[in-house]
Amino acid sequence: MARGTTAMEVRADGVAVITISNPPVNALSDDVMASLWRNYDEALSRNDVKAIVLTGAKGRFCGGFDINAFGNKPKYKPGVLSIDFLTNIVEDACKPSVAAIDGIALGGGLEAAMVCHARVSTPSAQLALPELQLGLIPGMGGTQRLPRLVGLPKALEMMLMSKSIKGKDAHELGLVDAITSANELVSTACSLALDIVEQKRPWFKSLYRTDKLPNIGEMKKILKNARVQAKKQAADVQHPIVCIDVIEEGILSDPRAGLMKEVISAKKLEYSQTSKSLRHFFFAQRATSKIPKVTNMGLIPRKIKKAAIVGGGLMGSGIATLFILNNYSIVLKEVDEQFLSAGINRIKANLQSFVRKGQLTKLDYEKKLSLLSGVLDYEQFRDADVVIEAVIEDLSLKQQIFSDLEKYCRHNCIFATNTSTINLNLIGQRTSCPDRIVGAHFFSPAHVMPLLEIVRTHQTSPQIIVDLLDVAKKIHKTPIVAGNCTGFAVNRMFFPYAQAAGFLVDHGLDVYRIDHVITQFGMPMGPFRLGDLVGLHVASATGNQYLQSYPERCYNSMLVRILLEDNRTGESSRRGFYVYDDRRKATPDPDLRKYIERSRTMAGVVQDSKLINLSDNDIVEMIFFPVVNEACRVLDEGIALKASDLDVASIMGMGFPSYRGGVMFWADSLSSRYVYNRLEAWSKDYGGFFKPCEYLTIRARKDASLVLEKLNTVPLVM
Ligand SMILES: C[C@H](O)CC(=O)SCCNC(=O)CCNC(=O)[C@H](O)C(C)(C)COP(=O)(O)OP(=O)(O)OC[C@H]1O[C@@H](n2cnc3c(N)ncnc32)[C@H](O)[C@@H]1OP(=O)(O)O
Repeated sequence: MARGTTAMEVRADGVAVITISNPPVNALSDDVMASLWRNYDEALSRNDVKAIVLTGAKGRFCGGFDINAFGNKPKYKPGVLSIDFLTNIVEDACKPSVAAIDGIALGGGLEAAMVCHARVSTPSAQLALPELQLGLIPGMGGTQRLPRLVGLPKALEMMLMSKSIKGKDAHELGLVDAITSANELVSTACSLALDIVEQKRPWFKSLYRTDKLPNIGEMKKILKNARVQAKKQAADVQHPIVCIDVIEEGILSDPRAGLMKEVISAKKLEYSQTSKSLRHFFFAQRATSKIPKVTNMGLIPRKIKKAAIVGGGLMGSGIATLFILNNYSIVLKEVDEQFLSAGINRIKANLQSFVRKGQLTKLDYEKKLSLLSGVLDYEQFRDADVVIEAVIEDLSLKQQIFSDLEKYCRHNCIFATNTSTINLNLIGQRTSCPDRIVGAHFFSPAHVMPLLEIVRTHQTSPQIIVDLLDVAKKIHKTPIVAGNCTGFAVNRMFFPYAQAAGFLVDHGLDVYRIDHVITQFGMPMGPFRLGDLVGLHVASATGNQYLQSYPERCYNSMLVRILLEDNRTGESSRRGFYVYDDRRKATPDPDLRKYIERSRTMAGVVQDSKLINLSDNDIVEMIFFPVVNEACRVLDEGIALKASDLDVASIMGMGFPSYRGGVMFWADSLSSRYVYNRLEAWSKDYGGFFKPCEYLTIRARKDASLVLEKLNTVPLVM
């Protein structure tokens, strides 16, 4: 079956309107490109056609090249689409083309639009070259035409940061020639095209414009700076540098040489591990909200208008901020005036940070704040659609809260808890509505972190999951649906990460070297710096939960406890693994040595020369393979539905580098057998913490993939 097509209609005024149609985003598949080429051949040869307008069906111009097609055997040889068709036939044609853009013009979509001789857009259309997010570079002339249309600095910003701009801003920048409403889009584009034919408007070919390009000296300076920034952002990836090199080629030599270099480089990058990983992440993110026996049951999400939050601490106020930012009415409950005003002040401070960054106006701030009411009882909970409990991790307190909620709230109100560890069956034990109890595990700070872990028990109703998935979309969070156990999916992966780091320090490795190596691997910070940030009290409390639930596979370093005894609680007290100045800058502390020595003595380990001499790569593997091992258990137990959910969870919840595709995808790229062999060897030397689990063992024996989707539908572990 053909993947999409284009349709051509020749109007009475002599404009051929070609419409791309490939739902849902009008992606440029091979079939679409072949059809477009046929339409162009016809339009250019017909005497009754004076000009061409290119547009997209159903209010979406084009979401770019079909991402499914990357890595497959290509229908067209490199350069055929970009040079032979788009440049030699469309751009160099004797009839002008105008792009009529509504909705989205992304990647190849924007590149096709830039080949046209003018562009008309709606003010809200979204224009971008986001290829770098997929480990690619623009491959249909974007690296050459965008700098010529918007100038080099803006083009670099848009490409290197995959930043999109709105139609109205594109107009100011000169990327778009006219702005109009969706209703008048095609007619305006047709008039503009005829104006070009009649020489009332200039006939621009983007590829040969030079008016916005800097001189060579300035260009070199700008590109040098861009290279430094790109290396700083991710030292391990190549494609941003390749993108800059390709842009430079076009400006230094000539744009056709640039086009050729772009085609060759883009093709190479398509097969890189980085691009495979990022493309996997793209689809994995979209797959998290497809839940068998839930989202395929025809259930319609209910309208959630009012949310009530119990607890205005760090999490509760972050969640309230998030909902307010997304225009939900919020009731925040605290136990007394003092706690309530502290919670409200936190929300105000959160909102003010958006004002400071220019993301909210003062008026917006006031409007958002008016959505919040602070209360000391449950009266205003009566018409809430969802309640999110965000109090301290105290089971009897939570049980009391849910029992009270049942008395006050509507019979169909969703009862969500933000617990990161406690079994939901226990939390809901004193209610008679286990079907309405669900976990909504946000990550701190809730208004910033992109993930929402939705936890269900075997009794949680599918309707509640559908409702929460819809809320997640509206508050711009990527959801993953997990089963009920200590730590759920994300924290289950976090614990071995922290414990492996503690193990290595007890066995002689340096805290700061480990943090450095892990940061070089691509994590935003190392495990010890993260411990300081989260707070060592929290790290210790959650670590204990894990110890109680999974004692057979824990490494219990005393180091955090020893630091806490000396009131080194982390960043908040300015002393933890690091010491901190007024601006929260972390500096290694030579004094740490004495705490480490105590921890080593208590662990009773003699320093192991094999471990002290570990390479950076060994450190990475000794820290992350236990994470992979636990992720395999989480999958095998049905806590996660699919391996790709764990990839998304590790990237968005832990900060695992997206260009490695997530923990499972990364492990798979090394092979299950390799991961197993290393863990098995370490478990012989150092015990059960490293012991490969059954799932990994079986996959390794068969040399099978870890990420080959194993879809667990039932049962979830309760
Ligand atoms: C040669 C060129 O230089 C190379 C390129 O063009 S590379 C491609 C560049 N384009 C992109 O990166 C755009 C990627 N897409 C997006 O950012 C977003 O999907 C979007 C803004 C277009 C739409 O977002 P939204 O409305 O939230 O819907 P979203 O769920 O993301 O996508 C809808 C469906 O379209 C699919 N899709 C989106 N863009 C696609 C693309 N370019 N190719 C193939 N499928 C695509 C998604 O996988 C999803 O499929 P599903 O329903 O089966 O899960």
